[in-house]
Amino acid sequence: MARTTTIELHKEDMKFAAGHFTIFSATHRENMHGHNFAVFVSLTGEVLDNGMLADYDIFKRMALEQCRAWNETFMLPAHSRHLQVERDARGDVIARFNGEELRFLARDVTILPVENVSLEELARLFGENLVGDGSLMRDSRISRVVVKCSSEPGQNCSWEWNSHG
Ligand SMILES: Nc1nc2c(c(=O)[nH]1)N=C([C@H](O)[C@H](O)COP(=O)(O)OP(=O)(O)OP(=O)(O)O)CN2
Repeated sequence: MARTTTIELHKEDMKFAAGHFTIFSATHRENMHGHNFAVFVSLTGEVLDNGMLADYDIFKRMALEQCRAWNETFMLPAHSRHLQVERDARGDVIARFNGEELRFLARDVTILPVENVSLEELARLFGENLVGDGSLMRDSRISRVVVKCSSEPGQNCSWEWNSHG
């Protein structure tokens, strides 16, 4: 009977400071604001005869790289039904919401393939970017991945992947 274990990664530097606003309807959104988001990743899998799950260092580095990519930026959703996002000739971004026009310099904004910049969607996108097609996880005998994203201590959302789909 294979022995399983769960490794939990939530190092101090698994975080990113980012701006956003949550959109609640075609006419209601938050004002722009930011958070120091924190990320928690757990990996569940088979303990091998060397007493280890796979070397978690690769996954820690991937998570830290994703945090760095999302650090110090303003996040906009590419797939919101209520927000139109386009780039001008210089690559700067114009976002339109309920008659408002919001402008961002290209250097300050990250457009994410999400419906809303919510904890749910950030946890999902972070997890999907980490797991990819699942081949590295399966090769590492990792059967379950959980990613939690928090906007502040005590407020988070989680996403889960299982190797059996
Ligand atoms: N299902 C979701 N609901 C809400 C989300 C979300 O991501 N998913 N996000 C928000 C706000 O963006 C978020 O709550 C703002 O955080 P904060 O500045 O902490 O504002 P709060 O009012 O939540 O802070 P308190 O200090 O707890 O008053 C809203 N809903």
